[in-house]
Amino acid sequence: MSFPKIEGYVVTEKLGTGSYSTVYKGYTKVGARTVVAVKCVDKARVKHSGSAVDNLVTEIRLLKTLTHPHIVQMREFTWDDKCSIFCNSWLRH
Ligand SMILES: Nc1ncnc2c1ncn2[C@@H]1O[C@H](COP(=O)(O)OP(=O)(O)OP(=O)(O)O)[C@@H](O)[C@H]1O
Repeated sequence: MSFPKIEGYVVTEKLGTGSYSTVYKGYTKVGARTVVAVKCVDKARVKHSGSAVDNLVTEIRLLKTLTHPHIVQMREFTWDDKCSIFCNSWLRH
């Protein structure tokens, strides 16, 4: 199985899938090798549903501002031709 190449991160395993996304475990290349969950949203799947685009924008907007011990913190948001990528601290077990 091939994992996505994401600048600044090493992706090590698949954690799960959602309606429009695949979530991987990885760690930061530089510094303390912080373990993260990397959520890759498949743009092609999102494009076909108007409400899914709205939900994605809302999710990103909320994750940018939320700080709570029971909600994963978004470290980074990026995108390429195929997908939008959120990098979260890996808090869920
Ligand atoms: N921070 C995380 N730590 C560990 N596992 C995670 C994390 N985020 C997501 N996962 C895993 O990846 C799966 C898919 O994540 P996603 O956030 O897309 O799920 P969802 O919100 O349940 O899906 P949907 O997009 O359909 O609502 C989860 O069910 C979980 O198994």
